[in-house]
Amino acid sequence: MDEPTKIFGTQNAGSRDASEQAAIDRPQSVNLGYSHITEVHEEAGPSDAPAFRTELGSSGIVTWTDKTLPCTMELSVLSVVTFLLQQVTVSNILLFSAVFFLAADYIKKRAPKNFPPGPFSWPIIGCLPSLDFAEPQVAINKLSGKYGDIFRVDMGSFRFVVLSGFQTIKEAFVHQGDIFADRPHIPIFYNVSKEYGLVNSNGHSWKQQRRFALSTLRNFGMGKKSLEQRINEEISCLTGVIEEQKGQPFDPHFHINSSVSNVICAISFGDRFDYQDPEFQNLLRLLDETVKLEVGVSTQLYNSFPQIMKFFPGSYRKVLKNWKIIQMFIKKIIEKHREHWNPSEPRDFIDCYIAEMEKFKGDPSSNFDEENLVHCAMDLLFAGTATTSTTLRWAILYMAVYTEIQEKVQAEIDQVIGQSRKPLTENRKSMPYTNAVIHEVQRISNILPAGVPRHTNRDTTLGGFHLPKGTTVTANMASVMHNKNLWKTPDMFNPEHFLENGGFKKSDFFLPFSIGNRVCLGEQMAKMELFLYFTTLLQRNALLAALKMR
Ligand code: HEM
Repeated sequence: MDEPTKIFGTQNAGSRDASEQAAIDRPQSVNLGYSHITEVHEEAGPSDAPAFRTELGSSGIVTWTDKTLPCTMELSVLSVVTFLLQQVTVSNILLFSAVFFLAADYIKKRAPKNFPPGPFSWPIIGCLPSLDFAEPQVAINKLSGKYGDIFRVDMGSFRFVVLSGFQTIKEAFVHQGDIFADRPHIPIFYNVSKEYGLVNSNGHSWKQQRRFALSTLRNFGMGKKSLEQRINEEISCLTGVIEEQKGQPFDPHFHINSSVSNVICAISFGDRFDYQDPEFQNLLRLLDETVKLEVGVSTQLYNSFPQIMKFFPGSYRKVLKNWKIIQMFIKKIIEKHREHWNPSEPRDFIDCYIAEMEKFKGDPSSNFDEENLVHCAMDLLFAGTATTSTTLRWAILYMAVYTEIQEKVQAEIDQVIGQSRKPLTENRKSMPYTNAVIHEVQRISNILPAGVPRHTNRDTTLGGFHLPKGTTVTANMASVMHNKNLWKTPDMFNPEHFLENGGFKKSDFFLPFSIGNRVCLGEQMAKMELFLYFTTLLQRNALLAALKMR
């Protein structure tokens, strides 16, 4: 026999007895292309079926290859390993690595059965070529039009499912709220916070931190008169700075940021900062820069390929560096608190947290520790600054553009509050038009269009699709807040969306703070701030002149 056409399988030669072994004649060696296989003979196998007897070099290993059996590991692994060792060249290593990575990527990305559909996913890069980073919202809406209310997107190694439409988002975040309650480990955020704090924590730790933060913020006035007073003091500082501009045009961005940030700083750190304080200004600048860079291409690439990107430069590194500086700033404040801590006179959130740490010292079920304190304070500062101040800047812009709406707000302010006193939260009930305008600003500006991502903590079914445990999910809020079936003029600024018969009309489809058990923790505080800042800014004619709105 010259060259066997195929080797089908092997059996161990050990099953032959001595007489059978002796009877085997030794025909010539066969070249299979594997130089290490020195001898291959066709003869009767251990079960008398036609078989090949194979000797692997001088290793003494003999295998029987039955023509009808599938290959066993013994022959194939040894053959392949020996073959590879003999073929080691740079090009082969590269080829092997490429095949290995493609195969690993394919296996990792294989969608489970009945997983939501999505755009074509290329090996390694996923759907990146079909995503429009310049206009992500437009891209998401297009994909939703094509694939429906539940579809998946692969960004490199990072896969997420996008939920659109009120019913789908409500089903996930409210009816299945416990299953969709966790946060995913998005590389950039995980690198900074792990699972510490309020925004990125999960499970028992998140419940403990959230419950404590809510009750402490309430004790310090959230939703009460005392917070209103604090906000009004801060607004006075802002209006003072604006008046100093003496009607000249100026950029209100950092003044508004400083003022809004001081409200949460006063509650968390017990003190406000002077607008000229260089450390405070640097902190705000870092927060601002971080928000911008976090949605940039470099950070998105880092989120998609963290293991590769960590070897490359890019602005994602600035994000990580900025967070380290912000963390140091907060750690310094906590150290100072410890020096003057008096358990009988808690001054702020940090003092209360230290008291909680002391109370639960040694309790293994407690998550009140130093690391969580730093991240809770950081989350409050970040979430309580960027969101409210961005919304206020949108409000000023809309008032500058829609002067007839601005005039109607001012007429209502004149009628309900007048010019001689400060606005109060309770005035909101009697100011339906102003309230509608603020809601409309939030609806149309939709400052967190994808909310904050969630993560399934169990296998579940949504809209007929299977979402296994560990699926990252984001809500397409524009699909609700800009939906043409839910709003009369979805893409136009129109306060009438929130008005009916001259009164304020609530809408279930107004979701800037999201819904479900992870809904914004500072919603009440944000609503109070928005109303007080907005009405004060529009009440003061001098300010309006300075803001060039009239
Ligand atoms: C206009 C202002 C604000 C908007 C539009 C806003 C919006 C949001 C949204 C959409 C979420 C994600 C909820 C989810 O995962 O479903 C969130 C979470 C959060 N917000 Fe706000 N927010 C605002 C103001 C504030 C303020 C003033 C604070 C500070 C007290 C705050 C603290 C938080 C915290 C701590 C979380 C994380 C909650 C958790 O994961 O359990 N927010 N916010």
